[in-house]
Amino acid sequence: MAVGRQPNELPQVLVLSPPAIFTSLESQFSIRFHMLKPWDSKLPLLQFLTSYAQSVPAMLVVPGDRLLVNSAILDCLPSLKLVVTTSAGVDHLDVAELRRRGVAIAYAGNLFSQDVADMAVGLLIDVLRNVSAGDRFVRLGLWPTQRDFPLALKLSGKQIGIVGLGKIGTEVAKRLEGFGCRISYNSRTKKPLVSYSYYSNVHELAANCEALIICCGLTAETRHMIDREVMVALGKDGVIINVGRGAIVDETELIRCLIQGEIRGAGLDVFENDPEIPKELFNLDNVVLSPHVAVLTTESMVGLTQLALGNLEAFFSNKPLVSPYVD
Ligand SMILES: O=CC(=O)O
Repeated sequence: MAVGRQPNELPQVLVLSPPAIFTSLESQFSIRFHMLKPWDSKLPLLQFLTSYAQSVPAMLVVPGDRLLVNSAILDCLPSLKLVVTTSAGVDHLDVAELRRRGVAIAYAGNLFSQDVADMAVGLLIDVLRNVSAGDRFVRLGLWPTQRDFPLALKLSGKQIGIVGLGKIGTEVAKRLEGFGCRISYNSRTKKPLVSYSYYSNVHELAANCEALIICCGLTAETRHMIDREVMVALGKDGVIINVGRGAIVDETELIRCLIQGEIRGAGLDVFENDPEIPKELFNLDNVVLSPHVAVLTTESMVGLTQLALGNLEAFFSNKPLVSPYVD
């Protein structure tokens, strides 16, 4: 606890988070801030905020369980000046509304880029080389009697399309260059200093590559951007890896294309309604499923705690935020 200060004298920070997720971070925050935790009260969220959070200047958001910071919540927080989210994606925040109200935003910035890129490459190798499918085959005791385990596809030399060449996409590209892959990308704008082939249209990108790796954020423009046409353009041997957000891909069409063999496979860390997953996916051997954990490593969690604390401390000392979110 800050020297000589009682919990009620510490700067107030409201936490919006599923309780279980925040618990692992709690001790580090509670010694510096008076954390207001709505789940400790029996009141419904909005009533809790109206009753106890009128003068709260800062909010920590640990996303999960489809939490949305929208006008209804913000209307209950007239003194709010800062939102610190522990994520790199900000699709759970109404960014335009926060800007309109003059509330600053801090986020995870570049902190997770390497971990997410590692995971994207891991999923790609898994799908192409049947790693998880092979594991199931061995564990189920099928190896001695069934010798027709399907042939894999090679990664080295593949033409890879990266959707969103931001911090994560760039890390993915760097790793895949090491495998001798040829990289092309789609982004809102062409990157002047990048030599990879640029496609302004994701459909054309898909038509010219063998695997698509989705690394962009979810916005109104990117929702369902990977639609049936894009999947068909990718082709029967094509693979989709998604480490961005589930809703960037039209999940119903993805499942249809996977079942009908219109694409070869998918590696998915994110889903349209995580943590709910369409049950059709469970029966597909050409899909690798991961529970939205690409950012979660022991190392990244240490960094994340420091970053979130650093942003809150900077705010309460009138210093510039460590990792402000810039659109
Ligand atoms: O998905 C995780 C994040 O956006 O940090």
